Amino acid sequence: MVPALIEGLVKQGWFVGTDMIDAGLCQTLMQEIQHLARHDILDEAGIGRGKQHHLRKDIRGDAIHWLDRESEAQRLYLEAMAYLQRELNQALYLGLFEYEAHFAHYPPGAFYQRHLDSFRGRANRVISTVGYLNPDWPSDGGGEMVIYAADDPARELARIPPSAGTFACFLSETVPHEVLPTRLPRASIAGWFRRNASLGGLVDPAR
Ligand SMILES: O=C(O)CCC(=O)C(=O)O
Ligand SMILES: [Fe+2]
Repeated sequence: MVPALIEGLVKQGWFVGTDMIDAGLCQTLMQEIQHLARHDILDEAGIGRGKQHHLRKDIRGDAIHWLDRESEAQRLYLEAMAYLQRELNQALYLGLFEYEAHFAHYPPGAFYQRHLDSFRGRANRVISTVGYLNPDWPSDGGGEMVIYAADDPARELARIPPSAGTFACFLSETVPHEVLPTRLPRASIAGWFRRNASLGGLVDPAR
């Protein structure tokens, strides 16, 4: 699994695999996000970080909750990501030092317009990850993540249904991607491996 992931990142800047996350773990994480959604504990997602953070439902329509190791399932997911971080650092000398991740819940009709997860020069988010939690996602469910070519953001390279167990990762600074409008409630965990980025005394705010 990990060698294929590393090869995908090196050769094309992205990787997608199905059955990458344990089915029982997916189920437990799905129950957690459903609980958060039902009890209105999720936060509306915005764009920008720090003081520039603001809501833009015309750009993204998900609601989020940052993982904080409050459950065994979250700890297991974060441990798997810590393992991946070590493997990536060993193979690619990326100097990744931190991982941040949030549950994301897209209600029917929600989408996330084409974007990059990190801006060049800010050197904050290096590799993006998305783990999908939705069992039995139907072919007409919508909500696919579309990956576009780095050198031609109009050229579609992959369309990924958000099916439980599927795991995607890509270079945060260069790979444009989008979440198409979903027809059904859609659950995922979006996360980012970060480099230590305090540039010219400017502290890079997490999140
Ligand atoms: O959920 C997905 O498929 C991708 C989400 C995304 O692009 C993001 O949260 O930055
Ligand atoms: Fe993204």
